[in-house]
Amino acid sequence: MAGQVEFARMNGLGNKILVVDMRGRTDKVTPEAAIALAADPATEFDQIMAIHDPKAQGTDAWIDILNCDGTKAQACGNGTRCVVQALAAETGRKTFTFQTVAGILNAQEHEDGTISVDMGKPVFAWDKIPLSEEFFDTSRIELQIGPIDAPILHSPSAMSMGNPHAIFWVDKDPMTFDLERFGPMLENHPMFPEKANITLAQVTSDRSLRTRTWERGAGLTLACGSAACAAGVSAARTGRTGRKVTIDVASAPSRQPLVIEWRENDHVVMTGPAEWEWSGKVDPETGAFSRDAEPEVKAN
Ligand SMILES: N[C@@H](CCC[C@H](N)C(=O)O)C(=O)O
Repeated sequence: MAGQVEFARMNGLGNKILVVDMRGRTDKVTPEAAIALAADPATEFDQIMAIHDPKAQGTDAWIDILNCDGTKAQACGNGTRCVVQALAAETGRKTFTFQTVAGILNAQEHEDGTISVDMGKPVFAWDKIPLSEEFFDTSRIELQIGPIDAPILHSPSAMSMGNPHAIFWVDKDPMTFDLERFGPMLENHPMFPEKANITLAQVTSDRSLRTRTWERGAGLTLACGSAACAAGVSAARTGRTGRKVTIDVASAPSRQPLVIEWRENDHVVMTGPAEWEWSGKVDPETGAFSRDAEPEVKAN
C-alpha cells in the first residue's frame, strides 16, 4: 500500500518513541522501515507505536509495537503514554482502550497532563515469562554473572508484563554498573528463550526504587515503562516495598518519576509523563520521511 502517513517523534521520560498513524490502512510498518528510521539521527528511536484501526469491539485502536532492531514487542509502557497523549490532543478525549498482542490496555490522561495506563496483570509462571528452566518460585531465579563466589549480579526476579523482564537487585546506584557490557549477555542468555529486558533496581525506601534498563531489541534506553512496572511488582512480591512505589528512572533526563501501583485486583497501573517533539510524514514500507515545518516564532 503506497503513500506516506502522519507520524510524531515523542518521548516518555526520554524513551524515544515514534507514533505512526496507520489508521485506515491494511499494511504495517515494516521491519525494514523501522531499521532505516532507527539509523537516521533525526528519527532514531527505541520503539515505534503503530496505531491501527480497532480489531475488537469497545477498543479505540490496535497498537503494533516495534523495537529499533525491527523486532516486535508485546508491551511498551512509555510508548503507550505517548499514544494516549497524541490521541487526546487529536480528539479532546481523556480515556482510551487499546488492544495489543498482550491484551487490552485502559488508559487515561489526567488534568495535570500525566497519563495512567493499566498495564494488565503480571505473569509469574516460568513457562509463560518464558524461562527455559522450570522454577517453582520465579521471584528469585538461579542466574548470575561475574566470579562464581563473588557475583556482580545474581538471583533476579523474573516475570512478564506482557513482555519478559529480569530484575536484578543492587545495593548501590544502578548508574555505577557497566550495564552496556552485561546487558547484551543477559538479554541473550539461554535462560530467556525469547530474550529479556534486563533491569537493575535499587530499593531506596519502602516506597521507592531507582532503576536502569537494558531493553531487549533496543539496548540501553533512557527509560523503560514496562520494566518500571516489573520492578515495582517484583519489589512488592519479594517484600522489599509496598504495592505502590515511585520509580526514579536513573537515566531519564527529567527527574520526573513514574508511579507504579500493583492494585488489589492484580492490575498494574503506571502513571507518568509523555512529551511531543515534532511531527512529519513517513512511508511505512521504506522509512523515507519528512518533517513538518515548525511554526515560525516571531520576535517582538
Ligand atoms: N520501552 C518500553 C519497552 C519496550 C519493549 C521491549 N524492548 C521488549 O522487546 O520487550 C517500555 O516503556 O515499556
